[in-house]
Amino acid sequence: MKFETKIKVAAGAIILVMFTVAILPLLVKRQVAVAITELSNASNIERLELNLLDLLLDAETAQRGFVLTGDERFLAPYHTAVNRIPVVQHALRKEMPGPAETTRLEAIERATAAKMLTVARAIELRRGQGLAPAAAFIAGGTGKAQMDALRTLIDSEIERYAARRADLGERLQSVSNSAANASLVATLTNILVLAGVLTAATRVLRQRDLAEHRANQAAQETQSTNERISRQNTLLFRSADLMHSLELSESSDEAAVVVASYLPQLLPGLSGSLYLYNNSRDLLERKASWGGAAGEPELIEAGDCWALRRGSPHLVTRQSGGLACRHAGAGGEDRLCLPLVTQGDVIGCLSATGAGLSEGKDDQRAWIGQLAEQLGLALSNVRLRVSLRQQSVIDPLTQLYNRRYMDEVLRRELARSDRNGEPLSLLVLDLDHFKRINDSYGHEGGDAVLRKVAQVLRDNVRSCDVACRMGGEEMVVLLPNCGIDDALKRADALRRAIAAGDILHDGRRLHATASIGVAAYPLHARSMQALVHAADLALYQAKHQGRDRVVRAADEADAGATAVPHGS
Ligand SMILES: Nc1nc2c(ncn2[C@@H]2O[C@H](COP(=O)(O)OP(=O)(O)OP(=O)(O)O)[C@@H](O)[C@H]2O)c(=O)[nH]1
Repeated sequence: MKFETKIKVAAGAIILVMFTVAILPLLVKRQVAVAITELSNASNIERLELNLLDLLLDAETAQRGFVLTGDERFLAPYHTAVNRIPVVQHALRKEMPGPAETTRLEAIERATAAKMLTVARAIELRRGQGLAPAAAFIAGGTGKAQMDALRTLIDSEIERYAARRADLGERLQSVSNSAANASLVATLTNILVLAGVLTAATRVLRQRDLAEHRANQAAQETQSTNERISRQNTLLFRSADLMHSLELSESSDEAAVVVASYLPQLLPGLSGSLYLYNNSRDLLERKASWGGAAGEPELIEAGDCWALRRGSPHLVTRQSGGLACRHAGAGGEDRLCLPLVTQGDVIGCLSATGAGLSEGKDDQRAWIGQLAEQLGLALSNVRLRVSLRQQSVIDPLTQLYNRRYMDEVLRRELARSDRNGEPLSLLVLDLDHFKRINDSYGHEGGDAVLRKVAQVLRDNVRSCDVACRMGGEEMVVLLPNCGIDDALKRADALRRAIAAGDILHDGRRLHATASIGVAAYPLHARSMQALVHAADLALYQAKHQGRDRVVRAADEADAGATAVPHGS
């Protein structure tokens, strides 16, 4: 049976019992009222019958006194009895509860009438005939016999009514006891039913509380799981975004900037650094740091980090201890170092610190491990791409950029110049009589000269300048944000540095000079091709004028070029 049904049944039982208890006093009251009426009736009858007996006795006494004395005054009680007896009898008739009692009363009435006739006869005899006949009549015993019979009748009636009263008293007592017992049983039943209902209700409420508590717990767990999944999804989206940005990175340095900007969001609450091997692979350079780890060492050796030594993640916590890496500060904070490995090759290390690494944070540590794995792969791809690109744009002999790269950069820089309104200059440089060098010292000698001149160019240009080998012994230097005057000065400085340089080859000292044509944008040309052409023309002029010199391109209005005097 369901709990609700049980409660309804119990409530019905309680209502029934309480209804019984409520109407019980009414039933008892009715029974008591009946009993009391009967009691009062019996008492009245008893009293009236005693009254009747008294009246008869008074009448008899009055008769005797009159007979003995002849004094009428003795007859006063007799007259009273004559008057009162009908009244009492009438009252008795009214009190008779049933036909049996009425029949018995009629017997008493007949006996009373007979007795009163006897008394009246004796009085009459005394009045008419004197004492002797009256005394003889009395002595005849009729009156006495009648009186005895009446007494017996009335006594037996009184006894019967006394018994009836006793009976009614017992009945009253019994009704009262039954009522008390019924009330007690009803109350106890109510108490038991209520106790049962309360126990069941308490149990059900406890079960409901427990079920509610479990439901709340389950809801909380679901909510925290949802939040965790949502956080993980956010992290996964961000990490995918990071990987995409890394795919678009054009250099390791740019990749490092990208990593540094993403890691605070990907590893919230932690700080740390990203170390990558330098080109010579003897040191690791700090390429990025986040979350206040800017004070960490710029350079570390592989031996400074246990993760790099072992080739696997290394965790040190305050709780469980562990070997601290040498590159870690003296703060003694929790630290996790992870080697960045790709295809078995260690390319660097990710070192993170913070409370999020302590015991019980397995998820966090697993996430960092996953991130380090992806970072290793992505950074290795960046390096690979950079290297491939380098190979495609670098001239293998001189390590200068090639013509392809120059075209690309020149287009970009001209656009920037247009945007910024800054001038841009181009130097076209050609070694003088290079054929002779080849002829005199062999092709290797010529190559050594080319390498040396390339080195001079690299050493003497700004980091924003771009030096390229256009082919053969012709080289170009692009000077962004540089006007014609500065360009001419720097061209001449280059020329002098080339001329001053000694080139040792095969134990012999080689010497080379260069001619340089200089043009500026937008002063000498309004397009890329026109600018190169203007610088080429200036170079041609330099060759024509005797070589080892710098010639400025002619302004657009002029057709020729202007030689720059030596030493200018
Ligand atoms: N060693 C070497 N020589 C090269 C290379 N590329 C081109 N050359 C040579 O460079 C020489 C260029 O000679 P030319 O174009 O006649 O000019 P030049 O001798 O420098 O004379 P001017 O330019 O007029 O001063 C040729 O002999 C080419 O074979 C190279 O990669 N290495």
